[in-house]
Amino acid sequence: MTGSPVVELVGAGFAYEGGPAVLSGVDFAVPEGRSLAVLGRNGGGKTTLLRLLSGGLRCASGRLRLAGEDVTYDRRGLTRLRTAVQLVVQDPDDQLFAASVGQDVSFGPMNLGLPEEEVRARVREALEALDIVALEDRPTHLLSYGQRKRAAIAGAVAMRPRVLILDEPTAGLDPHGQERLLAVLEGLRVSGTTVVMATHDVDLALRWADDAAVLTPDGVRTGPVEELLADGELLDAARLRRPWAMAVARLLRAHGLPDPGAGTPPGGGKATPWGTVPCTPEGLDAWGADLAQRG
Ligand SMILES: Nc1ncnc2c1ncn2[C@@H]1O[C@H](COP(=O)(O)OP(=O)(O)OP(=O)(O)O)[C@@H](O)[C@H]1O
Repeated sequence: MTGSPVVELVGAGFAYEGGPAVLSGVDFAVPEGRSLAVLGRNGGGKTTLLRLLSGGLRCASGRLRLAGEDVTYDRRGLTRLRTAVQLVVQDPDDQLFAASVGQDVSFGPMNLGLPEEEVRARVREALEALDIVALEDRPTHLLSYGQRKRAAIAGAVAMRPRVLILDEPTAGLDPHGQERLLAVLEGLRVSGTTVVMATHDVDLALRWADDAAVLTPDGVRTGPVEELLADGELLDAARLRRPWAMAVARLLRAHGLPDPGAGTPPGGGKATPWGTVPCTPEGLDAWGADLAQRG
């Protein structure tokens, strides 16, 4: 992986009270400016890892580092961490608590003691980024699930974090909602935010991420997403299936069938051991059409 680490765990271990170790001896770095997908089985420790990175949980052993400095868990250290790293939890109802969307999104910046004008500017910017300006005065409990998800993300974006961490942000969204969210995340990345996402969706990870972190009972392996998702043993250990574009490409090659159209598929592709595979719905459609035409 390239880019210097913004936030990293060094030899980190953690167990919930009275329980077995969930993570032990984990070295895990989030490189600046990259998009990183965290993948693993149910109960594999993804949420725990994200909470350790954002300071919601404290390492039982090892260290958390921000921009090369150890994080101290006193008020000053945690404020420094939360200004740089924001976690959006899986269920928006665990995150939203204010009466209206605007109030909720303004909570973080207000808590930083920023001037009112600055708070207003940040709220506006976050609502625009998530395309929910029209919902500013709406009571949060009257929003749809997808709208609540976006309101929760806006609250984190308003903190202008260097690293935005999202725990299964696409879960429960319809395909259109997923596409909109991916577009939002791409916009944030282009504007310089490092984005980390826990997901079970290997196809989404292949398409969206630069890098992947795969959790197995043996530890966490990180690397370029197309490299890790091509490693069958690793996927089995993490109880993940193969991304289907890669599985089809591998089958075609195994049967001596021609690779689908050469070059980069529409909407972008990823170079894998089985050629450049499409990642977007348009790319997959074009790939299928090409194969059908060639019989
Ligand atoms: N608050 C808690 N108290 C005790 N044990 C917990 C708690 N939260 C999680 N665990 C346990 O820690 C382990 C890791 O859970 P975690 O939620 O981090 O996994 P996950 O990979 O995010 O799972 P999923 O994909 O199902 O969301 C599991 O065995 C789980 O039962």
